[in-house]
Amino acid sequence: MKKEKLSMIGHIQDTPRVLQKAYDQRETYMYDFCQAFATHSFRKIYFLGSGTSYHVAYVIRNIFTDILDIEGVCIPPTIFTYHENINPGNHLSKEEICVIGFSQHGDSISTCEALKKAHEDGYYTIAVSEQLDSVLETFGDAYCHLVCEEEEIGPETRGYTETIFQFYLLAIEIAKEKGILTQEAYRAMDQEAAKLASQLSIVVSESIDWYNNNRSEFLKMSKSSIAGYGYNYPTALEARLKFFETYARPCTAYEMEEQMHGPMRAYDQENYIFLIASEGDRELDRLKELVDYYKDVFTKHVFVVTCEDLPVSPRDLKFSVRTSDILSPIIYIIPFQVLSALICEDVGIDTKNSPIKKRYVSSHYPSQRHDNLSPDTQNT
Ligand SMILES: N[C@@H]1[C@@H](O)[C@H](O)[C@@H](COP(=O)(O)O)O[C@@H]1O
Repeated sequence: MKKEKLSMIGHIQDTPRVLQKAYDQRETYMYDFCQAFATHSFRKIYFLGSGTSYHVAYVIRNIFTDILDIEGVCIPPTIFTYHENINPGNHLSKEEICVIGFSQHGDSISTCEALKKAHEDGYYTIAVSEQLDSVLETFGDAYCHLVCEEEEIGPETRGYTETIFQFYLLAIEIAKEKGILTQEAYRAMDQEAAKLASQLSIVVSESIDWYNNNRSEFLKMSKSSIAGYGYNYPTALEARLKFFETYARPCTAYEMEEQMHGPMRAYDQENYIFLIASEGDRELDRLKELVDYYKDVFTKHVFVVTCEDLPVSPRDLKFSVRTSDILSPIIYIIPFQVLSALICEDVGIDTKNSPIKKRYVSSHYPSQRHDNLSPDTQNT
């Protein structure tokens, strides 16, 4: 008998376990990646991935740029392959440029083609995947294994969160080795990660409570938008992807200020607006102003998600725990993953199975797992 797949909410509830595992078992994945940085003086790093892995790459680009003081670039892999001027003016040597490809399954065509090109052009490449012996791995000068464990269903959640956590640990380790972080600063950042891993289950259960408290209102939602800023702009992008990938109702994502530039004609009382109120001086003040404005002019359905000290309404989610701004994407994605999972359960959308029947054109190389092996599937 076929084993029952873990549900989407099951993966989200299982995330704290794999974070703890990433923290406890770092020696299983750290060595090769840290060696690559110990033996090279990278000055520019490309972070590439598609779908959820694009947003993973975006968050990790921000973490590496801040902690390691390097130039970081995150663009879609296919732009990298066909359009990017990787080294304008040849100011850097090839050894100073590193290209990292993230793909949980290791077989997204876009990411594999980009890493292949980087490899053939002589840049240093690192492949990152959960699946071992993947196509992606063949194009990496180095390899880093993700310890998120294989996700059993299409919409990726546990792997998104774990990858960000794992690469934060890698960034602080490299920064310590290179003398960018003092021992003391390293210990503080490491402790922040340990605290987050131990408290993430609180974030999951508070997100579930938030969903249940607003359930009847959420069930009337036909269109929505999600906005964030700073470290949580990619969180808004990933939240949109997850929500659209599952619930399938129109959803947009914006950098918070960008949301004031264009979509207003499309907004009315039917719109649900989600705002991620993460750490930020002027941005947080601006958010408070926008919440009042949106409620006054467009819709009562405004939901704020925050760890910050700001006045909240019954529609909002205020976490009882918090973390550093740099680690906060790990917290702020959870309510949107939970919303996607539970609203689908409530309206009868099966997130365990893909609605796509014809797979003769696919974003992944053919495999049993992606069910895109045979051209016959075009007739099913
Ligand atoms: N629908 C899925 C996405 O959820 C996933 O993020 C993407 C990348 O997958 P991978 O991380 O394996 O490269 O593939 C598909 O498009």
